[in-house]
Amino acid sequence: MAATGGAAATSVVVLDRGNNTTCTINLHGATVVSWRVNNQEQLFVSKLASFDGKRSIRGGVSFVFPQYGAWSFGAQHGFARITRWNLERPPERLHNGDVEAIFSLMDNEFTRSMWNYQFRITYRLILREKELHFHIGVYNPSKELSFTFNLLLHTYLKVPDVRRCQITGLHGCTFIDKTRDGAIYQEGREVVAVNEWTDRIYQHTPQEHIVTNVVSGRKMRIHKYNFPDTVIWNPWVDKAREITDFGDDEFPNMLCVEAGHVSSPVILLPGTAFEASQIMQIIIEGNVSRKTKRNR
Ligand SMILES: O=P(O)(O)OC[C@H]1O[C@H](O)[C@H](O)[C@@H](O)[C@@H]1O
Repeated sequence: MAATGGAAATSVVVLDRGNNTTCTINLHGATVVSWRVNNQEQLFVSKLASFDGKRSIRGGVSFVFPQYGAWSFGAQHGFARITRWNLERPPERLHNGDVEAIFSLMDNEFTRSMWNYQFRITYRLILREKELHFHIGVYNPSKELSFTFNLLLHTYLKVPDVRRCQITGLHGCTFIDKTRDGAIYQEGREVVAVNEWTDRIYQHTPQEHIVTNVVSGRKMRIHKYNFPDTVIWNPWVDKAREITDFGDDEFPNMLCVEAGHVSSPVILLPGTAFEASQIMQIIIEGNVSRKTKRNR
């Protein structure tokens, strides 16, 4: 069930649930580079993405830690997405048919060169029939030192046309607009559509968002726990041109909806842990209507 490549830079782990339902994780950044449900890819990865084991992989779900955004001590969005993770527990089939694997990252010379703290992260992924679960634990093993951090699951949804997607759950939320020098506004729209360069940190968002018109015109439910913020990002025409590992024509086919703890830091006291999770679920409306018909 687990496949690991030869070269360090290309090691991948595959969770295989049968029925062409798989999830592929590249140990470089523990980046989820593919989630296929009945052979249908749900995540966007750029055709120009680099898999050289150095820079971050453009697409899928990348793990942003301990910094979101520009960082004076290291690379943008921190080191977790450019560090090789350990496969803590290889893929294992659970009694209900789901498949689980656990990844981990601890401080090492590389991480301490930028951020001199001890830490341990466990990242548990569970592949269900129509769902992908992400469970994160960050532990501070120090006896004296606290640390602060940001955490974000940088999730690129694959979509046929971003202009046709709508995102629920943002109405009334304040947001930091990174396209307008960080000005703060309040969202007045019932559902949010993306029709231009968009880079917003929505704050205190509810636990659930529904995104419409993802692959096959379906809806995707994103359920999050302990992630108070939701970042919505699409580079659109001009910014897409500036990103070297992103095709100029790819922006209509992706939408980033990113659950995170970014507009305020997490403060982790010695000997304590922080937990957060995300569940992505494909909503099959046919099932609902079949049930409704039966009940009539
Ligand atoms: O190019 P990257 O470092 O992967 O960042 C891609 C994007 O990530 C997030 O969505 C940020 O809000 C954006 O400001 C940033 O441009």
